[in-house]
Amino acid sequence: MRKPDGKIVLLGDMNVGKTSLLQRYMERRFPDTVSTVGGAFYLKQWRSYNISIWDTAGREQFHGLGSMYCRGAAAVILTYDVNNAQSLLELEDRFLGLTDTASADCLFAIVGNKVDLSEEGPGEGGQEGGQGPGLAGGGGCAAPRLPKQVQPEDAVAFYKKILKYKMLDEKEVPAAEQMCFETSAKTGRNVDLLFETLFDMVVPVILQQRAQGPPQTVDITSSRPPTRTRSGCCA
Ligand SMILES: Nc1nc2c(ncn2[C@@H]2O[C@H](COP(=O)(O)OP(=O)(O)OP(=O)(O)O)[C@@H](O)[C@H]2O)c(=O)[nH]1
Ligand SMILES: [Mg+2]
Repeated sequence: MRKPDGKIVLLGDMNVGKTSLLQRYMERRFPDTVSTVGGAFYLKQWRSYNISIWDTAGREQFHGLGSMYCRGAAAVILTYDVNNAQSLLELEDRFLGLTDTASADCLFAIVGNKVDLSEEGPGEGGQEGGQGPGLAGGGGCAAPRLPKQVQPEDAVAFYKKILKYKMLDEKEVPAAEQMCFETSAKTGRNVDLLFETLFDMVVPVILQQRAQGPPQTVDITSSRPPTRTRSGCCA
């Protein structure tokens, strides 16, 4: 098996739907899931590149593994549940710091999942901008609707906080509106759009990583003070 050319990592609190999103995209279905233990990855061939997509565990007890999975990542998908405001706050409090090990050019996507639960009208609908089979289990019955707790503007505000944290200039990175998605792993809404937008965006990051050569090792004998990188960690 060829070594992956680039890595994308899904991060977020338990139960937000990371595994379901990945299975919806890779296997075109919405199976029952069990809470992830550790992490797992899929390989996706995109154009002539091999991209690994890593699913991580949101459970607190596996938290320490997150930064290991993020090492060298070309993109990180920070996932929350639109019906659970706390899950967005957790991204800032618990997960953003894990991305310090990602590539200096790492891209960030903010994904609010489970929009089907708060959509108006009967059934899941959800084909707009999406492609999934939809309506699975919807059957025209009016499912109870949850009040949506997180609005797209909240995700955009979080994206801007990330840029600040990473000391990135808004003009040098993709616009917030391009990188914030609302998805449903259940209906498939925006799932292809999310992954395929990211694949296209990570190709230049992969080329950049190749041009820079293999990851640098730290020379601990060097007396030079560490320099601050764009990702906010020491090189
Ligand atoms: N209605 C609805 N339910 C979803 C959606 N995505 C996931 N779920 C459900 O939410 C629960 C958790 O989904 P997972 O994909 O296992 O969540 P996770 O983020 O991988 O959780 P951890 O592995 O514990 O970190 C499961 O019961 C899923 O069926 C969605 O888009 N809509
Ligand atoms: Mg999971």
